[in-house]
Amino acid sequence: MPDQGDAAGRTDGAAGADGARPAPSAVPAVRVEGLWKRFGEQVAVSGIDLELPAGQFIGLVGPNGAGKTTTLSMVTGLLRPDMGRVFVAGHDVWADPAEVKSRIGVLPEGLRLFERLSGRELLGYMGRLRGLPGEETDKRATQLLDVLDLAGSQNKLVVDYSTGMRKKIGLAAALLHNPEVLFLDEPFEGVDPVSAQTIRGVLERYTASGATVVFSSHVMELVESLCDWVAVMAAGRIRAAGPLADVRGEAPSLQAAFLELVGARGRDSGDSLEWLGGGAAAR
Ligand SMILES: Nc1ncnc2c1ncn2[C@@H]1O[C@H](COP(=O)(O)OP(=O)(O)OP(=O)(O)O)[C@@H](O)[C@H]1O
Repeated sequence: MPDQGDAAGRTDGAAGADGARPAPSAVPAVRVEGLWKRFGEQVAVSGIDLELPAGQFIGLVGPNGAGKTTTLSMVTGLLRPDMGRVFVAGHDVWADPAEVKSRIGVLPEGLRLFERLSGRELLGYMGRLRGLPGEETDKRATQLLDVLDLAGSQNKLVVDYSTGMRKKIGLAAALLHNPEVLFLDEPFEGVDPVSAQTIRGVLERYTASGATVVFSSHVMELVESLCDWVAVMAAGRIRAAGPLADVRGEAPSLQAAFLELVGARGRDSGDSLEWLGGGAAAR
């Protein structure tokens, strides 16, 4: 299949003079066709098709082992699919990886960082890797460190950062080149509420400029409060995908709709944990 066109048409920079959100691009941020991944006997991703619209805050949700990380890894060029194709902003990820990688930012699960660099040095290094002029990198790094409340720790080695600080410096590194699409695997895991609020503010500002955020999470309340668009995965398949209100349907909350979709409603331990209770008599 030919490339689907050029960049996702994001007006680089902020919203228009009237403050309105830029019109989303007609080219989807992500298009996945017949994507498969198997690890030995385990089918992790079972031939999924998915189209994620540009300019939206998109949540990818699913129970443990649903295939979210595997899918995001294949979409971002970190893991080769067994079958299927992925397009990001109209470009084939596996046929044209350099083009795609210049347009995306990724905060992967189990983020590996250059531990012996300070936060500031890490951003300087990422800026050079991304081909940004030194002055521009410095300017952006200063602003990101400031907004993410890392300015006071910018000269500390990354190895000495806490979990939440690592997420934040990883996010800064993923945003430095102002990507069109940002992929975040569990960005709020291990992050305190104050830092979560900070990250949230940065991401909201970023999507308001027409960019796309795709993030995976288990925290339904968070997805419900942040996302315009949701895809629900279970057992390697997409169970539902669409605008948040459509996926929620008649259910009172996204959590309720999710439990219904993944078939987990009312699951309890039955008689199997009869010994559990903390009472001395049961010991
Ligand atoms: N490298 C691997 N080798 C073997 N099996 C794998 C590997 N990576 C993932 N799997 C399996 O593939 C399935 C999907 O895993 P994946 O990590 O994509 O799920 P997930 O939805 O991200 O789960 P979680 O929410 O728990 O992080 C699981 O059954 C997992 O055990």
